[in-house]
Amino acid sequence: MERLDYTRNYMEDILRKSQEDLLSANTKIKESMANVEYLDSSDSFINILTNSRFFELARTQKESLEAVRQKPYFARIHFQRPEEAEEFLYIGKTSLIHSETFEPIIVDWRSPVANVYYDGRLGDVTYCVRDEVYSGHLYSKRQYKIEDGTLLSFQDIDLTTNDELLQEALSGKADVRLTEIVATIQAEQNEIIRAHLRQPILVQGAAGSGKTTIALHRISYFLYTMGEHFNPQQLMILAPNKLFIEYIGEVLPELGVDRICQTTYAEYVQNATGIKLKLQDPNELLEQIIEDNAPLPTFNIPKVKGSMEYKTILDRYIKLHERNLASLFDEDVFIEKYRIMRGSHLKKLFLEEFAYMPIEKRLERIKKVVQTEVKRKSKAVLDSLNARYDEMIGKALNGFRDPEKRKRNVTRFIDERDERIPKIKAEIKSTVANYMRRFEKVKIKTMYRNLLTDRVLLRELAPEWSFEEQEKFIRTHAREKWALEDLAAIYYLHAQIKGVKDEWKMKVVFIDEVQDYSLFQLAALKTGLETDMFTMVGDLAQGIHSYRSLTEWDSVLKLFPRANYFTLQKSYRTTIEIMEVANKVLAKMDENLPLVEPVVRHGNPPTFVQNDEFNPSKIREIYEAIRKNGHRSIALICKTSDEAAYFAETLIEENLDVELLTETSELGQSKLLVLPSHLAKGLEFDAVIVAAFSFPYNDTPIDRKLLYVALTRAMHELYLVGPSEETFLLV
Ligand SMILES: Nc1ncnc2c1ncn2[C@@H]1O[C@H](COP(=O)(O)OP(=O)(O)OP(=O)(O)O)[C@@H](O)[C@H]1O
Repeated sequence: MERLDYTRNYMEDILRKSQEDLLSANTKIKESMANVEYLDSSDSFINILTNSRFFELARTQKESLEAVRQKPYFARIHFQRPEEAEEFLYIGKTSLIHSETFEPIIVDWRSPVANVYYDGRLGDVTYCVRDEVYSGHLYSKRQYKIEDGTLLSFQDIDLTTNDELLQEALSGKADVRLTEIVATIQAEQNEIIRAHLRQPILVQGAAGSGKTTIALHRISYFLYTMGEHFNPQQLMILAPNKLFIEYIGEVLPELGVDRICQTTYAEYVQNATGIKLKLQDPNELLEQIIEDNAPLPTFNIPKVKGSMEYKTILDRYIKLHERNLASLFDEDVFIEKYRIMRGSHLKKLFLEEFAYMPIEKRLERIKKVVQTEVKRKSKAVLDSLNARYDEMIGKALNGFRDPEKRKRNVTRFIDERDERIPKIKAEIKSTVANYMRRFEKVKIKTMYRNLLTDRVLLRELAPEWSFEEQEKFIRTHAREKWALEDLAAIYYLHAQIKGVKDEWKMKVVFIDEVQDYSLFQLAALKTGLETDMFTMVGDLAQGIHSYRSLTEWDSVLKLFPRANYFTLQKSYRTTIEIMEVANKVLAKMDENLPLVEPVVRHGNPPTFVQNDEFNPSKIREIYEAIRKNGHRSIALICKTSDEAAYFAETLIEENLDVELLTETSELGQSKLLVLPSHLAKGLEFDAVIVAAFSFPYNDTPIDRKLLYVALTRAMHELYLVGPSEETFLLV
């Protein structure tokens, strides 16, 4: 308690001081502003800059301290570095150093030494600072429970004690959004958060193992460690949909991170290419597949368009375009009859020296080369012509006795010169433009549309496809239907032909639910961004879009040869009882994934409620019972959007406070949320009711996954409502 008081008092002092600093910086800025108007002095301008920087710094420090003033730290380590005195380090969400003694009052959880707290062991330990290994001895780890500035309890932990703080965190109620977990990060999660930052990582993690949470903590850790080299705007999180972005929205600021680009693949591609497309809802296709319940065709277009074979076809297309452009270099660059550059030289630049650049960037560079050469050589041309005319005029002046003849000749040369030189000068001005005009810029959308609609072109580019396959491919795009799987192709063509603009050239990418991506989507992104710094987390067991997306990780690891691969088997979300049911479904899947181990936490066994048809008053009864147990975030998850819409409508008639969730909904807590399983992916709720009537879950790959997703959304309570247990693949 003493330590807490000491820390809090010091923080209050600092906060008071920074408030004063802020006020004074603000006053100074105002004064300088006033001076600028009167004096226009650069001194005032510099004053503004200095003060506003100071203002920014003071404000950031103030904000981060204010955010933690009620809970400055959550743990303490008793630590000793070799040849140094033992010390107690208090770990919190921000760091605070005594301004006079330089004593670390709070150590940031992301700092190198804090790693020993998460790493699991007591005794001799090591930690890394910028790739250098340091050692020390860890005597003890202590966790604190502090609320509203008061110390409630503390506990020393080692490997054998049960992590009470974790237990408590897990038994808490689901806020409708994700929260930070800095106090209870587990060793296997810590390893991923702090895994080599300059290398890609791929995580196969069970449902509820903390993949999303870890990805977000890794961003925070990344910016803390590499912030000097990276602007947060160069980081991008790719999420499956808008609802998910809203769901994770508040964690990043809590973790001290903001201004980072959070988007979906579709939105990113459209922004980065400037091509707006009316996209078919990708879930429509999923729903159709679920409803049809028929096996997928072998030449399945979404899968084809997500494959690396499709990339090969596009590569041929780009090569064809490149060849067509290259043939235009057959002409040389002339000014009048003077050859300035050989086309063959430019062609070599285009096809070889500049081959590492996107095609239109190469042309821009070549234009510059031609410009420089025209500038240089045109002067020589004019100088030599002028000299020749001077010589000819001189000769004419001296060469003829007859004054008439002399006059005629001199005039002829002068006239010729006066006509020819300005013409050449005019030509010089337009030489570059005239030469470059032949290289027309392409419209990527048009170019790609040609591939989708032009049979002759397709036969040339995809000779390995049978006639029927080619026809099917062309038929799919009838009536300008753009699909999600066209985006990778468009982005890839854009990247290879025009190049991605700097503002969209993210340096670091975090992808959640990566199993829903196709290999080509990832490959296109990697090519366009020219980086492999990807953090990818996903779960094959939840791959409900596998008709068009990844079904294994080997190909991803081949695409990212430098990647470190991790697996997470423990689930922190669900109780043992709920996980048992979900594991039954997992065991039926073809992927051969190991069963999920729940962290030891018990709850009520899931309840099966037999109803022959959807009975809204039964749902009300269950809903009210759940609320009585103190749970607030409650979802009714269905297999399809149609059924969700029907249930929601029926429940509204029953006067139940219901919200039918769509991609653009805002997450509220006070209503019963009704949503289809594919939209629930990534989210979690205190309690879940899975209901299925018109659309029972069949024993097919896709249905097993949809059901597994639905079951694993529940933290504490699970109800299954339907005609029989078979509806939920439980017998
Ligand atoms: N170390 C931890 N301490 C406390 N809570 C944790 C920890 N790890 C995970 N959790 C909690 O477990 C839940 C699941 O985490 P998260 O949603 O990140 O998992 P996920 O692997 O992305 O799940 P899914 O694949 O099902 O979407 C969250 O409520 C998260 O706060």
